[in-house]
Amino acid sequence: MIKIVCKNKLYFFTYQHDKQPAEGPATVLGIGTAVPPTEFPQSSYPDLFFDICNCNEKTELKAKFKRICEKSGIRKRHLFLTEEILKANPSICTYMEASLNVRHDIVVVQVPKLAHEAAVKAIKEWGRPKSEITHVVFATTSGVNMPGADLALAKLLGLKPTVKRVMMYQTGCFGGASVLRVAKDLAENNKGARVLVTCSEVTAVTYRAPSENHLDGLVGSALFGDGAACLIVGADPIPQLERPLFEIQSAGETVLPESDGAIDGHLTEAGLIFHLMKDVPGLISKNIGKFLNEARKVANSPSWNDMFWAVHPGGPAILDQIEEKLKLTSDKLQGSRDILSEYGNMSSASVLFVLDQIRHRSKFLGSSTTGEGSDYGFLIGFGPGLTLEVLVLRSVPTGE
Ligand SMILES: CC(=O)CC(=O)SCCNC(=O)CCNC(=O)[C@H](O)C(C)(C)COP(=O)(O)OP(=O)(O)OC[C@H]1O[C@@H](n2cnc3c(N)ncnc32)[C@H](O)[C@@H]1OP(=O)(O)O
Repeated sequence: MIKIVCKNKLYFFTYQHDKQPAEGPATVLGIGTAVPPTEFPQSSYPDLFFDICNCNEKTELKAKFKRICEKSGIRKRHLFLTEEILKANPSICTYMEASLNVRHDIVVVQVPKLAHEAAVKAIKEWGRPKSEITHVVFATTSGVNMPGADLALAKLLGLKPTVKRVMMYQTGCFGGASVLRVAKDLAENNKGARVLVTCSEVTAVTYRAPSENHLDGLVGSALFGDGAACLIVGADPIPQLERPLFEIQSAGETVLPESDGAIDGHLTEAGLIFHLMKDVPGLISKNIGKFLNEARKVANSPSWNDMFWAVHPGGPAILDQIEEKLKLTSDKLQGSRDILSEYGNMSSASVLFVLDQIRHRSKFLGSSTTGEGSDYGFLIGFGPGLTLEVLVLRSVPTGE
């Protein structure tokens, strides 16, 4: 019983103390992903985008956008904003027009809805009743609301009202790693906890008509896509009933030096305005090695190429420069390139899609572990700050 004195009144309530810590590390027990049904091939996207935004007279800008799309490493993306929806909401397609209400009406519904689709798949793979979910950790940069997307998801799934929720808004792309860091702490400090980890992004809040005044916005328009990923995380898996896919060995975060303003976003009446400096790939590749060097010590410092790599596919130049800087063999970032190619940059959800892809690739390749044959690997998110968030993961044997 806890006794609180507040404004000279006495309030009593019972408080259930958290249980003992778990014995082992947090593990990933299921993964599910979802994207909106409408596909947008990258090759025809420039025509569609400039058409719908009534910008066809901007021929130079369109040619530049085509060049960016061609170099994006993306084959297709999935977007909720179809031609029909955009035509019905022209303020979204008009550069800097007040449109936050319209955008929010979309994302407040669609973000938890997409998350729900992914969560159902993750729970199915986990194989346990959803009543065993004790916590929800949810990240999105697609809108804000009260109560949040975490509660909307809990209600769609029919989770217990006592489920403990953490909602992380506006983390940007590094949210995909942050949710796992928080889930690890929850799972390891609360014996028996089963955490539903979710990232869901719908680009209706960042969609921006082309403008010569916002060239980094043009890069975003070529790269960003919609998607949701959910994981079930828990420690001490129940033998025969739960099958771990990865162990989460450690989690850390840092802000890169001299990176102020490299990636930032401002929520305005015209939606969320992103800024991307051209030097983002350079800043990441220049600084990443030092931090990863420290992180890999928990795994007795294997060589870079003896590890598996789930890197947020922010753009092809970032992947190319990390690969070059750390002298990674070309297969190491294949999972990231596959996800970039098939879905674009889905912000926080991307790196979780990459982890899913790595375990599928491992099966496809007949690898001995879920980490493409490696025992240890990194999951790397980055975003506004410029913040770098890194997890060291341990794979499990596949039985191959
Ligand atoms: C949301 C989050 O929190 C986290 C995130 O993921 S944020 C997104 C992070 N991603 C990035 O920053 C993108 C990284 N960049 C890339 O991957 C590549 O540079 C790219 C796909 C954009 C272009 O490919 P490339 O091989 O570098 O081609 P390059 O010829 O240099 O650039 C193509 C055009 O884009 C322009 N461009 C590239 N980056 C730009 C930027 N940040 N701002 C404005 N213009 C840019 C170039 O000036 C060039 O224009 P011209 O063709 O007119 O000369």
